[in-house]
Amino acid sequence: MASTIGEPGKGTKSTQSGQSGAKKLKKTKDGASVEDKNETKDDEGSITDDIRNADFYHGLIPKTDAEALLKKEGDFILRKTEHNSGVIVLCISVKADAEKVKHFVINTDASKSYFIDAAHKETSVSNLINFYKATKTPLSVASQAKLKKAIERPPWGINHDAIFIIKKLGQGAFGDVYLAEYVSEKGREKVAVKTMKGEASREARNKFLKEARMMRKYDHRNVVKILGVAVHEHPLMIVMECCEGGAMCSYLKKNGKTMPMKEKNRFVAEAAEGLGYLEKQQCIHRDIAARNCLLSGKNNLVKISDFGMSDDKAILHDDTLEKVPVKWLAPETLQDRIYSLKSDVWAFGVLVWEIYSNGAEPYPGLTRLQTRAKIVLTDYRMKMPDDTPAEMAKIAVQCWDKVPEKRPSISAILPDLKKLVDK
Ligand SMILES: Nc1ncnc2c1ncn2[C@@H]1O[C@H](COP(=O)(O)OP(=O)(O)OP(=O)(O)O)[C@@H](O)[C@H]1O
Repeated sequence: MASTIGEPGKGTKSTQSGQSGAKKLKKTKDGASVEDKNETKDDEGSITDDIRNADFYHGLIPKTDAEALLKKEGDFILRKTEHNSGVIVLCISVKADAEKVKHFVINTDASKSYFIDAAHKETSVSNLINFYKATKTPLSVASQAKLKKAIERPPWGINHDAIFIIKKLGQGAFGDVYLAEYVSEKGREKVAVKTMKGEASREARNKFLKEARMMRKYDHRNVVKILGVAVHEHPLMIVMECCEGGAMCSYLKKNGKTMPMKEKNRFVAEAAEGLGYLEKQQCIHRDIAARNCLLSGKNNLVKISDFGMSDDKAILHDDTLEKVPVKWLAPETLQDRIYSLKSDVWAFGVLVWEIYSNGAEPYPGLTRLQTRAKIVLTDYRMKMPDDTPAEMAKIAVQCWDKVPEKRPSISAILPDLKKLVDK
């Protein structure tokens, strides 16, 4: 019997897929490397070069991304996934009919034969796929799924070989972030690479790659652009445009006191341009803050980054007890964990405060718990620094209206912000 994901075939062993022996990430001059020593789940093995280099082999892309690629009946890809047992296995995802995508584990036995249904075994994974494609044999009787067209990796599928690490830039929630060189048909370019540690759970992996999925939808000069993901081996990578100026909050801490007011106004306006664009796309960012605005180019163009928490639902109720950035949260989020475009508007108000406070921590002197209590119970609001332009202070206060619907949209305040910059 063929085994689909979630129902392993009895008495068989699934193919454990792995890296090639060759190290794909070069150690750099200064010794930086993202080589993963904690790879417990993958082994050296069954991914032979014919498969690794095959256009239809998509590595560890999540089910959601796989399903989005399979449009017509018979479209299929080969990918890696985590089996119920926690082992990484190879599987074929195929559009079985107009509605459903089915996922079939490729099993192997002691004599290194590969099979989906024990009735037909082949000596390699590519032979197995060729057999099903050429003979149009269904992968299982129940699904009647047939392999017709192999779907190539999308343009955002990047090979690890094309990434050359230069140095560490920072620390992300899932792993380190590096400056790297990305070599593609277009030439060489400096990029930032967010990595994920190899021992991560399926849930963490999906979360990590969800950020990439969200970022792929956006294209705006004030939003950090994604170039692609590298998911063939560990560490998983999100490759994005590099903002050499680093995080805005660090820049403000260092230069805020001597920065011309005009530049601070520009930071506000550019962040609003990016956020206004996201608002139009119905994207709730959920983590707007100076630490998540990066600076790019010699003019320090502001770009919104870190889509790790973002979502494109109109209103989101999130009950998870994850670390939340309390000092940037709106009252309705603190109280009822409700996120919306309007809770981003609140956070934008806090960002405006950060900009004119030279990157200081919001609600100075208050703990997270005290901040929460003061906002929710006493409607406490921060005072803007004295030298904040009056129009900016007014906008920040509007963003902190207790009632989400009464807060302005970013698009509504954008013209006023731009006028201030042009003054
Ligand atoms: N595109 C980029 N260009 C330059 N530096 C970057 C880029 N992306 C991230 N960094 C650097 O890496 C750091 C960590 O990135 P980021 O905050 O996006 O990671 P994260 O996984 O979302 O972590 P957290 O959720 O804890 O903020 C940033 O503060 C910044 O210094």
